[in-house]
Amino acid sequence: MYNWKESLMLTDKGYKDLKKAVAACTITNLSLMLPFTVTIQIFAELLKPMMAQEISWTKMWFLFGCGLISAVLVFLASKNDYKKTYVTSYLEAENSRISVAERIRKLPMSFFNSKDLSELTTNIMADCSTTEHVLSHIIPQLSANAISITIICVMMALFDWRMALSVFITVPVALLVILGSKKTQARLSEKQVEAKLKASDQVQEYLEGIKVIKACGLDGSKFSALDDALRLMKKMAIKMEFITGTFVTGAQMILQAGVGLTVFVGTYLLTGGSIELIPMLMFFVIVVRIYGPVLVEFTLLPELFYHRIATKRMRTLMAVPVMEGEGVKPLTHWNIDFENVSFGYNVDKSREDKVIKNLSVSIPSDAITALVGPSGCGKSTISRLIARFWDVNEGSVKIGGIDVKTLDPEHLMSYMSFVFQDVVLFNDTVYNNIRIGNMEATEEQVMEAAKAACCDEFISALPQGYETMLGENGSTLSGGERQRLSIARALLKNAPIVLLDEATASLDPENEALIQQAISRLIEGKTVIVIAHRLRTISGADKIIVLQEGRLAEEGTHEELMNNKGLYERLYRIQQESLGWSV
Ligand SMILES: Nc1ncnc2c1ncn2[C@@H]1O[C@H](COP(=O)(O)OP(=O)(O)OP(=O)(O)O)[C@@H](O)[C@H]1O
Repeated sequence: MYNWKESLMLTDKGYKDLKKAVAACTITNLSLMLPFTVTIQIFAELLKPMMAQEISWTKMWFLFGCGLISAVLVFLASKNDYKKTYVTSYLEAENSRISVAERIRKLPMSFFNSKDLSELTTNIMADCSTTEHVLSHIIPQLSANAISITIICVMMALFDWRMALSVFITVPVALLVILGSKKTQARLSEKQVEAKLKASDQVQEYLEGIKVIKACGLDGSKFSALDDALRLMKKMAIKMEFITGTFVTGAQMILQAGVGLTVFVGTYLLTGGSIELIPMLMFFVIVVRIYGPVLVEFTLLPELFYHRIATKRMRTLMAVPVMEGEGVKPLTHWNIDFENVSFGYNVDKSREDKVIKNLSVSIPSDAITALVGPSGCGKSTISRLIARFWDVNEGSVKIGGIDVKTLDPEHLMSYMSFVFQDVVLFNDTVYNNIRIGNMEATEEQVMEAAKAACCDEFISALPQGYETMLGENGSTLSGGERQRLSIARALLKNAPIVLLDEATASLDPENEALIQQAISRLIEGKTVIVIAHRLRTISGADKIIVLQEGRLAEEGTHEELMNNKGLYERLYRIQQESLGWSV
């Protein structure tokens, strides 16, 4: 039997709710037959004078009463059906959005390397919306229609099988046309989804690069990639509508031929004396009434085919293995050891693509260790491996003697604070942006962290102080202010390991002094790993690790490395010389 639960990626509750929704819709459909049956009875009563009989007004009043009761029943059934289908389907879609987002949070960074943001947004929003639509508007109605049509068909066949056959004979033929188009529609749906993704990708790139586009004098029409993507999306949408429309209209025409067939068979049987006028008229009315839901079925089926494409993508996403590890193993020592570590971002490729090559190095606890080396030598990669954003290909990274691969990434993260150059702020209040560092922190602790990170002054100058909304990614703040907010966040987290990446690279002297002050408070008594380009800023570090092309070039203190006269000394000398330059 077809597994709807698996196919629609439903939870147990969602599947139960879907079954209830189908039952509720079927009851509504069947209840809709009540007023219809009453109408036929009234119709038959009104036609009595034609057959030299008298209208029974007692019966007529009784029928009016039945009509009223059936209207109330239809209302109650529809209300129940509304609750069972719409409310529960929106709840289920919410659950599936949350579970997709949860899954994404736990995926390894290698997954994000091969996916772009718009595809993930589509996964979370559009694919879940499609599920929502299918659960609320398609499957319950489709199943209920199929059940009620079958029941009506059987009842009619018991009454007069010849007429029932003439009403329903066109249904399977028309259905075959729709099912025959399934492959074509699936192929087109896939292409349409691709075109939509490409277009949203391009729109995103266009918006993100709007400054460059303006600076280079490119307007929308000159930005040809966006133009092409939008044109392709339009073309695919028209093609999809046209092809779907052709099949659906074809099926509808075949179905409607059933009306003519029923009239022909009915008249033939009437003239032959094998059916009476009233039952024949009843079949004529039914044929018109019954084709409505069948036509709806034909338009809903292609949407169901499209949904299969959407869940296929979500299924692929949900099948990607998450990073696992123990969540309870407590870390008590903070020395970090790289043991014969080799790592490349593209796992399938050959050794030549390795970014870190057979690296063995120790980072002492409760000390400041600087990672230096030419651009692209792998400094940031090392910090990503410590935080287990990626897993090493060979060797191991150990913290306090425990391999990070055995630790649950979220548990590991609780021991680390990050201050990156590209600070990420959320479209929320200043207060909440700091509190992200520690959601359990009291108001007092948040304020204290802000003060220690030298944020207090600029926050009090904001229109609503701590309650000021920051706009998307804190666009209303300067680079230095954003950086200090991220330090406040890290201070609040108070994690034993601090990773600083280029924290003061692009700031003016005043901002840099404030940030240095904030950082010195942050790193007090912590195990600190600093990635710095300006060697002057890390000359006081307890240990300096010099990397070259993913290998350890040398290590030691500033003085030791200067005496070595190796790569560090050369880089330092070049930087000192460049300080003397002026524009
Ligand atoms: N997400 C990624 N996917 C693929 N390759 C990457 C990725 N991130 C970095 N790399 C590559 O890995 C190498 C090391 O990058 P990394 O950022 O670690 O260097 P870095 O020493 O920090 O450089 P910089 O000082 O310029 O920031 C580079 O060749 C870079 O192109």
